[in-house]
Amino acid sequence: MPDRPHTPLLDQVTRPADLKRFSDAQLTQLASELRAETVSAVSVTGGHLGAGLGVVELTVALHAVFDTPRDKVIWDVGHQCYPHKILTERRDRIRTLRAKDGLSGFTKRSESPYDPFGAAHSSTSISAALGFAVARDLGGVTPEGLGDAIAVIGDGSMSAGMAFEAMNNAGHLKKRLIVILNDNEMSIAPPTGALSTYLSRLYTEAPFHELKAAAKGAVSLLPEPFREGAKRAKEMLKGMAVGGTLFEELGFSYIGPIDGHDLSQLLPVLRTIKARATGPILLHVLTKKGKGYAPAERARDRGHATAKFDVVTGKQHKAPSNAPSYTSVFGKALVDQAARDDKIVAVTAAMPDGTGLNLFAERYPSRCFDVGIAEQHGVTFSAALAAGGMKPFCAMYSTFLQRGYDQVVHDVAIQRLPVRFAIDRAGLVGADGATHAGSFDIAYMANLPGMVVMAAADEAELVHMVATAAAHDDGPIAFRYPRGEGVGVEMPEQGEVLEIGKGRMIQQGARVAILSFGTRLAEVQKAAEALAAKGITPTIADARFAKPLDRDLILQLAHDHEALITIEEGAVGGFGSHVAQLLSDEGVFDHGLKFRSMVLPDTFIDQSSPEDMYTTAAMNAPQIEAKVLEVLGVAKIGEKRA
Ligand SMILES: Cc1ncc(C[n+]2csc(CCOP(=O)(O)OP(=O)(O)O)c2C)c(N)n1
Ligand SMILES: CC(=O)[C@@H](O)[C@H](O)COP(=O)(O)O
Ligand SMILES: [Mg+2]
Repeated sequence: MPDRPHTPLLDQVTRPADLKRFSDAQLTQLASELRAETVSAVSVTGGHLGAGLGVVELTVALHAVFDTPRDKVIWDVGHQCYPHKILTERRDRIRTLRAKDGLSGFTKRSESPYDPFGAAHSSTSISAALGFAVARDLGGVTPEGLGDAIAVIGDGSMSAGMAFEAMNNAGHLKKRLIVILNDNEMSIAPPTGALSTYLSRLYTEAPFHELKAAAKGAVSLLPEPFREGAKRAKEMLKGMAVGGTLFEELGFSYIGPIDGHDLSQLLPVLRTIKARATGPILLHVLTKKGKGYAPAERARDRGHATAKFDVVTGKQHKAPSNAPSYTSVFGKALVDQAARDDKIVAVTAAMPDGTGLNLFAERYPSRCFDVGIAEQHGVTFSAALAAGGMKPFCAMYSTFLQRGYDQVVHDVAIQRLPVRFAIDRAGLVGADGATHAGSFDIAYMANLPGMVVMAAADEAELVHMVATAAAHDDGPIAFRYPRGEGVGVEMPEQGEVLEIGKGRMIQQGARVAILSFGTRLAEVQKAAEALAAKGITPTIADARFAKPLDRDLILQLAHDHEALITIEEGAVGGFGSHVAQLLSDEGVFDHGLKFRSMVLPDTFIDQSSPEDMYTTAAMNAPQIEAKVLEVLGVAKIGEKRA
């Protein structure tokens, strides 16, 4: 008899309810199909691969056991949620991940009721799950109902203070709440810190636990089959650390560690938790980042993030680069400064590669500190390093520095401590979308008394700004630069110390001046070429500093032109607002200056290519050109003036 064609189980799944029909053996089969589908999808979209592969079985088990979307599964960070998206009515769009108008690479409330809480920054899931649990118990109403609240948080994300603030609160409130600690012994880089060591100890010591009285507490939580079969129960329990864990001291029942790739462990344990849990429970699962896809398992970052790739070879399709990335320029420039000054130290919050500090760490391991996902601590730690006579470079993405803002104000700025903030991923970042946009740092740094704020217009300028920051001991200083490659300018042999608060002229023109802060300068120059063809030659200047402003330069530009336009890759309240304040204070508007400030619009811009996002933001060359024509009252060819 010919074999009946095999219909993949995944093809029979549109929503999690479909999983309820499957036997445990079929769920194992489904997991393997889900893994293959995840790899296939990411091979065409690029994105976060390793974390999702590590939670394939957990995703299947959670959706098979719990009743989402009534039960709220909250994925911390959300970068591991692609398998979850495939099972929750989004498989048909999974190959649009991270693209314009496509699925988000993270969980997003507006995208699906199966994403009860949006994320992308880490360590929020336990607070969110606790909020749902309390809302449930107080009679809160949502369209899908309110059932169990389940936070799935990685070992890296667990290191953040916020996770422990939530654990502390949850242990006190004693609500039924499930926290799943997904321990793969990886952050983006290998995790650092004492908590990571503690977690490793929990499971390296666990096999030595005997099935004794200590196991009693957990037995009531164990699945029936285990209680029935003494042998299996013993096997299960001897791998569990019961009693005395940090989590239990915080008021949680601790179960684990269990093998997060073994559905014969995950399913019964989750079923029992669902049937019997009363208060807060922490289930510790051990997984492997990149599991089941050899190129990811082999990669240094376990396939954390990838470009599009060939599934068979694992080879990534990366566009050749024409210029070094800003990140690597920063990393090298800092190493260069550090060679001349042994007081220079560097701090990263779990992003050594992303910030370029990996170069620094290789060269000066004892002067580089990866504090884990702990931006608040990283900033205050830097402040005290400065107070102790060191020269700290606190290198963080603009979006993540938001976490440490009170520390920037309270610990750094008020005390006028010379922390050097290297703010990477400034401006719109592309596929990671609105959660990762570095839109606010100009505003939130430049409004602080005593803070110097610079933006690099190109990669050579960045080298000068690193040198300037290294030399600046008189209070805090920040410099920002975008994700991606520089513009390909000639690089200086070494950085020059810039005069604080002085900009530079790029081109002398007439009628209109464009004052750029940051890397829009290249677009301004393109716009100027197009304007030249129309007989308009704008003056162009690079402000370099949003704080202190170059008053002389700005007042001169205002005096010499009928119109002044500022442009920056930041939200309202930043550079342009400071310039407007100066012009207003100086009475310049009273004399009829036409002023425009080009800033990011007052919306959160969804993922796309950075270029497209800047088109949405109306900040590319054609829009700059249009702004010049508008302010000068010149209609574009083919357009009638209103
Ligand atoms: C506040 C914050 N800082 C930094 C990051 C960048 N980041 C994204 S995922 C990640 C690692 C998370 O590790 P873990 O929670 O263990 O998840 P895994 O990737 O290992 O599954 C980091 C540092 C972030 N998203 N949010
Ligand atoms: C998930 C997360 O927060 C980071 O991994 C983020 O995707 C950063 O990406 P880049 O480092 O490529 O900018
Ligand atoms: Mg991890």
